[in-house]
Amino acid sequence: MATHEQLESTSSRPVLDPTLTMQDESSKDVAPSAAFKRKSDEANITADTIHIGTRKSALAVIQAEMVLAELKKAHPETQYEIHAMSTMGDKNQVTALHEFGAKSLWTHELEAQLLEGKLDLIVHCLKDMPTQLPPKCTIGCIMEREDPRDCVIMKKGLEYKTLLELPEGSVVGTSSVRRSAQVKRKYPHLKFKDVRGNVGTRLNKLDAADGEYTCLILAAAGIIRMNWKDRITQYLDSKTVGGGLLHAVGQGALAIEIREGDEKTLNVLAELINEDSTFAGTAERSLMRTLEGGCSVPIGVETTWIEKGKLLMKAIVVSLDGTESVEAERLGEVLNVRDADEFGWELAQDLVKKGAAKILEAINLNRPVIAEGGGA
Ligand SMILES: NCc1[nH]cc(CCC(=O)O)c1CC(=O)O
Repeated sequence: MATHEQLESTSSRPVLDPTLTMQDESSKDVAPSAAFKRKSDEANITADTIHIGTRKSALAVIQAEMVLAELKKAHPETQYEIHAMSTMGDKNQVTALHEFGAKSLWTHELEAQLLEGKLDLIVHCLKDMPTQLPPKCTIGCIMEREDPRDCVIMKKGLEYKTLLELPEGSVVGTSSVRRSAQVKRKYPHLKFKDVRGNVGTRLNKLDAADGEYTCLILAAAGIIRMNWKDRITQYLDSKTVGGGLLHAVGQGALAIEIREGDEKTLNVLAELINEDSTFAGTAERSLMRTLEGGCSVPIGVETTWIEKGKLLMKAIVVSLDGTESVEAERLGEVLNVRDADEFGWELAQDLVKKGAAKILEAINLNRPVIAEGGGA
């Protein structure tokens, strides 16, 4: 159970039926005009203060500050204020994420303030956003993507760099079934152990003298934004030898959530929109939404722009123990958000035809499942 929508209804929704047409609501994930705003649309921006909401973790605050700096560059006449809030998820780090189930616990309080008008926008990692946003909320902007790959960080003092070098029984820290299930397939000699908390907390747990982890697998984007890039010892994408791990949907991209129909804020965001990231992010989210993956199913993706407007997307669905998997890829023209939505949906259908439904159904029957882990 991952999204608001899923919580309300959908256990019996026949989304895995390949004969179904694309769901209508999927096309409004990103505000329709968001990808097409141009500078000339800025005419009615006033000098009011823009209130920026974020979670309170160090990474979340850095990300909000990055957004503020970009906004200031685009609109120096406007005032900006960052409001950092502890969310339910932050306050309850002890309870396993899958006991809460809902990914929304990282965003719910912030969204309430957005809808009340106390905030004008919320800065998120796209990866942490449910594929169905609450009513009246929408994505106003997806920014240029940071490195979307997963990476390995070794415990301080160890001389290993890659997973292949690790001795039998070494312990990989990750709370993501997407990561553990994919890595298990390639490296059956490794052990996996949950690791919780913000990125900084996880690194401290890794380096602790009495620590139990040999290495961690994390998103490179968060590590780079925290200025810890020199701790990365291996990248785990499909193009790197020894990698072979497809990343999470939306990984590496920042997204800005706004109130639906808030043209003023949408205009302020115009310069921050990155078209390639928006289309790739939309396609990835459409795939995930079609498979009803939420954050609780091991779905990996990798999108590459072969040339402008030509997208290659690989995707994998893995069983929780890593023993079964279905892979598919698609190359096609993506020139707008609508194309992107359809592209993701089509690739999801390919996965279903190859047997992904069986893996997903087995996972759904055995809920609750461990979430990707919303604690950036
Ligand atoms: N799971 C939490 C989370 N959400 C976003 C990021 C990284 C930054 C990003 O993807 O933009 C992380 C940390 C991680 O997975 O290592």
